[in-house]
Amino acid sequence: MKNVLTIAGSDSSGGAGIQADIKTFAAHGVFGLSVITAVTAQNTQGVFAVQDITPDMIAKQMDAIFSDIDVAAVKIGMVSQSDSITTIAAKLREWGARNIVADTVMVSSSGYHLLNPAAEATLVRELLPLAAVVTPNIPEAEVITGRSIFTLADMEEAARVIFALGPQSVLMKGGHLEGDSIDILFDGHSFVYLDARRIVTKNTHGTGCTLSSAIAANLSRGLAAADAVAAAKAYITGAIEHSLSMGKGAGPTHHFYDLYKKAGMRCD
Ligand SMILES: Nc1ncnc2c1ncn2[C@@H]1O[C@H](COP(=O)(O)OP(=O)(O)O)[C@@H](O)[C@H]1O
Ligand SMILES: Cc1ncc(COP(=O)(O)OP(=O)(O)O)c(N)n1
Repeated sequence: MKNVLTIAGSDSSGGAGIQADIKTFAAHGVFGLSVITAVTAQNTQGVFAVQDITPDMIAKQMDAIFSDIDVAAVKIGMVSQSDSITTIAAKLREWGARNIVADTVMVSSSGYHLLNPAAEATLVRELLPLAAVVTPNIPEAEVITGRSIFTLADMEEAARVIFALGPQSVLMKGGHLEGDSIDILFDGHSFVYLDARRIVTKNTHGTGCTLSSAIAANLSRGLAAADAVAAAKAYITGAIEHSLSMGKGAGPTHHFYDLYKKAGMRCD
C-alpha cells in the first residue's frame, strides 16, 4: 500500500484540514500519515480559534515519519506562520520528498486568515518551487499574482504567472467563479480544462482540501499529473454531489458514499 502524508491543520468539525485529507486518502486506498501544523476550533459556521504547533514540533513529526516510512506523496495544506513554512520546506528538501501537492490555503470561506498575511511571500517562495502541483483558488491566485480574476482568460493568465514561480504544474481552481465549476491545469506548455457542472449546495466545506489530497493520492500511485488531477476532479464532484447537511452552516463533502452503497448501508 502507498503511504501519503498530509502536512496541514486539524479541523475540529472534520470537514476540512487533516480530517478531510485522511478520509480522502482512505477512500483512495492509500495509507494516510499526518503532520499537524495547527489545531483549529471550527465548525460548519466558521473558525473561532487557532493554536499553531511550534516549528520544532513540526520538524520532529516530519523526521519521525520520513526516517522510518516510505512516503509516496505529500499534500501541504494550512500552515499559518513563516517559520513553520520555512521548516517544512527545509525538511521536505532534506528528506527528498516526492510528488508534493501544495494547496495554498490562505483564508477560510468564513473569512478567517488561516495563513498570516505576513507569511504569504514565504509560502510562495518556499513551497511553490517544491510542488508537482499547486492548487490555488481564485482569491489565493489573486493574492499570489496581484491581479483580479473574473474570466477563464484571467485564470489562464494567473496560471502562467504562478507557473513562473517554480511549480511543475498549476491547477487553477474555478469554484469561486459563477457558472460551471471549471478548473484549469497548466504544465508550462498547454492548458487542460476540467469542466464540471456547478452543484447547487451550501455544503462545500473542505472541497479544496479534498481535491488536493485526492491529487496526492493519485500521484502516489504513479499517475501522471494530468491524469491524477482529472481523477481527483471526478472525485471531488461526486463528494460534493453527496455532501452532507450537517450543523447550521456549510456541511462537509462525503467520501464513502460509494462504499456504503456497495455495502448496502444508508449514508444520507
Ligand atoms: N458548487 C460546486 N459544484 C461543483 N464543483 C465545485 C463547486 N464548488 C467548488 N467546486 C470544485 O471544488 C474544487 C475546489 O473548489 P474551490 O472552491 O475553487 O476551492 P477552495 O475550496 O480551495 O476554495 C474545484 O475543483 C471546484 O471546481
Ligand atoms: C484546518 C483547515 N485547513 C484548511 C481549511 C480550508 O478548507 P477549504 O476546503 O480550502 O475551504 P473552506 O472549507 O474554508 O471553504 C480549513 N477550513 N481548515
